[in-house]
Amino acid sequence: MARKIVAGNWKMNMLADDGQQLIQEIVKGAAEVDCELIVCPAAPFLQSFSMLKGNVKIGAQNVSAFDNGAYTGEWSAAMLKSIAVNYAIVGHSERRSLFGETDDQVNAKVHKLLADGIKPIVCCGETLEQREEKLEKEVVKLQLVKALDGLTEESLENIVVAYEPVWAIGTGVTASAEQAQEMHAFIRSTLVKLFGDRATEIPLLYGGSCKPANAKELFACEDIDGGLIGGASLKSESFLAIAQSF
Ligand SMILES: O=C[C@H](O)COP(=O)(O)O
Repeated sequence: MARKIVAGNWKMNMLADDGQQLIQEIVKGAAEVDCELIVCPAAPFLQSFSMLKGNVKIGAQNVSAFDNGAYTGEWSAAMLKSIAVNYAIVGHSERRSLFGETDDQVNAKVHKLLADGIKPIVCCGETLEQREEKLEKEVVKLQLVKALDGLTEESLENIVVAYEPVWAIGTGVTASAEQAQEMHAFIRSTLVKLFGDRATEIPLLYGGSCKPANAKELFACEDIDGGLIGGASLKSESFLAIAQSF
């Protein structure tokens, strides 16, 4: 069985003081929750947060596909490792649509992270147009096959997958529990076909307008192991309430 996780993706929000206060509130509240908590602040705050984190894990929102050298504005998996970052999000739909991140780059990032002992949170999800054309499963399967290409069975325990339908991100429109469960079950079976039974231990997170009001119903679904939370992770009350929804 996969472990339960609630991860907060702060995206490009919070300044130093507000962020410090929020992480401290989350660290304090972590004792009351029965799942792993991950906070993914913007890159400038990773190091200071990683010193404050207590039981909370820290994740980056991105990583370079390269090792080191002349890549202005990038940071490597080794750099994240050197400041004790535990996770990194890769393939988020905002990176794909706004910054042109490709499946090949996502795959390269996954391998770099694993080589440095950092756990990738691999995002997948279809657009509204793709869902309307009933292509959601095909799209998500292709994203996963490409993102996870070349992975060994041993590395599976260090992978997290997040299903984030693009039409539900930041829109207030959540996938219904039935829609989310159907896609999570499909993702689970795809991963098992690719990697065998050990893939059942990969945590599958739902992301897209997840909030305290709908987290319980989503997390009660058989194949939903937690959430990747955007907007509702910017307040400790809502983030911790979601984490208490198992
Ligand atoms: O990474 C998080 C997702 O993009 C979900 O964002 P949201 O909760 O604001 O819809």
